[in-house]
Amino acid sequence: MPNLFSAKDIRKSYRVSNNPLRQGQLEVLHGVDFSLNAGQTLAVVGESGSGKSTLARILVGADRPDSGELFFEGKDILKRKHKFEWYKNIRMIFQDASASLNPRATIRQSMEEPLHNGTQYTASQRRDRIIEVLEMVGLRPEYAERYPHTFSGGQRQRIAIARALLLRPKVIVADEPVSALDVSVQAQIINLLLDLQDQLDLAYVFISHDLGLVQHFSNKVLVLNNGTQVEYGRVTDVFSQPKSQYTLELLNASAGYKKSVT
Ligand SMILES: Nc1ncnc2c1ncn2[C@@H]1O[C@H](COP(=O)(O)OP(=O)(O)OP(=O)(O)O)[C@@H](O)[C@H]1O
Repeated sequence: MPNLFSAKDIRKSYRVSNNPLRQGQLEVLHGVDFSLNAGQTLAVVGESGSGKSTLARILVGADRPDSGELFFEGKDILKRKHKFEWYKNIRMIFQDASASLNPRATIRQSMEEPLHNGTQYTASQRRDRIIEVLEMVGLRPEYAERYPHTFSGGQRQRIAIARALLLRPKVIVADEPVSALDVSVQAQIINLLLDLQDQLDLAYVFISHDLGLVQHFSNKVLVLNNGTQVEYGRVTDVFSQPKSQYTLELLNASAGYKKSVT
């Protein structure tokens, strides 16, 4: 059976200046490779500017790589004919939950859009699905009628997770999903993500600066240094015996992770 989700030699560069006399390319990803199975979590770590968010955007189709391949259930999803499957199955949550919620729309209105685009549901089926996902993340159905600003940061992240779940995706790409939250709320959201993973066999690509959290939350880890993949493997292996000096330095600089990994 093929892996659920995999990347082969993903490369990306950006044009660094709009001035035609000073044009140049900044290569942000120099060949990223990974594979992920259902129910697994791949963490992506690296210093600020190492290319983590660029990779996340590429994985959900918000940006295109210059070259490389992305496979979902064995299909090359960079091909146009698989666009819909990609949209349905690989969804994203952000550090700032408000980024995926329109401040002028009620939660229901924000949730209608992916259901319109991704399903043939009737109005009543859409209503039922919205209630279902709100309940899955521990929120009351009547919250659907409220606006994003009436919720706490933790509740807004729950809503963003609920919205990401609407189309029954198999992969969720989470870009620093708890780093903007208070520590106690972080733990609640992490536990929610773990429970959802158990219930739904979800795979996560989890971008984080927090190596303690990565150790707790992930099966595999991919380390990016200035866009170069310097390490990739099981978290237990990489954290106990890092191959690169860069990973060692990241680990030494991180207070949260436990050295006694076995
Ligand atoms: N649209 C863009 N145009 C030009 N350069 C970009 C663009 N998006 C990102 N970059 C550059 O690509 C590099 C990687 O950025 P990216 O946001 O992916 O890093 P990151 O690891 O997610 O950083 P952080 O942890 O701070 O979020 C940076 O040098 C950034 O300035």
